[in-house]
Amino acid sequence: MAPPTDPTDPAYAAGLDAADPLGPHRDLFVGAETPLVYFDGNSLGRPLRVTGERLRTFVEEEWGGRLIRGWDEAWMDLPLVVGDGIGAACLGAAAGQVAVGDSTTVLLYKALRAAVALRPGRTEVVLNRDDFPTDRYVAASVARELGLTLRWIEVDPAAGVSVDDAAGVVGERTAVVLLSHVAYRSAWLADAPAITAVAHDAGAVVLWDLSHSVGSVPLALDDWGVDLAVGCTYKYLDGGPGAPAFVYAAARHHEGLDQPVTGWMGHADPFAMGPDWVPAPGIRRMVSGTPPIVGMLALQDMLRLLAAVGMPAVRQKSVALTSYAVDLADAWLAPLGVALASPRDPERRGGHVTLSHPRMREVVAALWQADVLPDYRDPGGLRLGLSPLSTSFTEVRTGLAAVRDLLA
Ligand SMILES: Cc1ncc(COP(=O)(O)O)c(C=O)c1O
Ligand SMILES: Nc1c(O)cccc1C(=O)C[C@H](N)C(=O)O
Repeated sequence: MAPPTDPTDPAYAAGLDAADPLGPHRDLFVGAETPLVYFDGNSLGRPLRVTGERLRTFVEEEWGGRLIRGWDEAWMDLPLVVGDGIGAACLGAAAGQVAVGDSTTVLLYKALRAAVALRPGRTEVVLNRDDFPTDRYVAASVARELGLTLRWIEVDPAAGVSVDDAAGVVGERTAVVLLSHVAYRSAWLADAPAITAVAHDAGAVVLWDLSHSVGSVPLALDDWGVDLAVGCTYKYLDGGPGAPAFVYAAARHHEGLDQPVTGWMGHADPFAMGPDWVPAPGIRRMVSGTPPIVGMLALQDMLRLLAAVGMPAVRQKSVALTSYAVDLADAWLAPLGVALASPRDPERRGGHVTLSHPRMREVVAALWQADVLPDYRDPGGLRLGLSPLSTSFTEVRTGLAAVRDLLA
């Protein structure tokens, strides 16, 4: 029998699942066996089953058994060890350039201050009016503190910052270009290497927010010449609610890296308890206080899985999932007045898809009642976050059929 060609046919989704080399990984995640449809992996990823055992062993053996000795034996180095793991598995970053700790918001503040300090005398920070609120709010307070001007790039909310948009505002006064690699609303995938080059040509540095790309889109920060970057670990890295963020700073900047939260854990010799702050060598100076060890446990399981699968395969699955969601939206939802608020070109699209309709707020509320969990983002956007290793094509079809039924 010929394989089904209609994307709305359940057999079509089943065929995609059967042919998917990453399909079996879904069973590694807690909850994969339930009928719940999860479209929020770009906000809070599912836990891996092995993480339960890791947490139990940690309490009984490491925390309970080693007690304070744990700091010397392993925990002091964990922000950099896990940072190297993120760098190798996901960022294209050589060792010694990534540290884990704090929230994304706090690391963004520290990284932005450090970035501005790399360009003394320059007075502007360039950013996107439509970027995630925390980025805009932090930039506004850094601007207030340092007397800088924010230079906004205005974009179509269904798209994002193009290379030309960036080139149009970056200039000789620009200290830092702060942008999201994948836009939280539209999923627009910025051309990071080209925009980084635009910033560098103008003598500025770049600070990328990788929250929606890390673990979903392959990154090559070293090759792209990126200066600084931050990102979340509770989305596609499945680190769990409130898992700490990471910061990347290129080794060439370490010597003069001047971040403002100069805590004892970023000191060259924390237990000397000396009178003044002396920065630790390398990326360690970005650490401020006691590292959140428990918060880094789940993340390590996902990093191991991502390293084994490889980011190119993850991206391939991600593109297949988002493309399938777009096909179903075209077939079922466009006739009901739903518009695609994400790029149609998969080359310019990250790991989620946003579909807009004036009634989406109530539709999303009803979906949650039915155990279909996307999220809602103004204006009128239903956001499908399709975590590549834990989402199936059948799940995408089931969820979008529910959207169709609610709108019809
Ligand atoms: C682009 C982006 N930056 C930052 C954050 C979050 O920062 P925090 O972890 O500090 O809440 C998010 C999501 O919450 C985000 O989507
Ligand atoms: N960090 C979140 C939280 O603490 C509660 C609810 C949602 C979130 C999110 O991650 C939101 C997400 N960054 C977004 O892109 O909308």
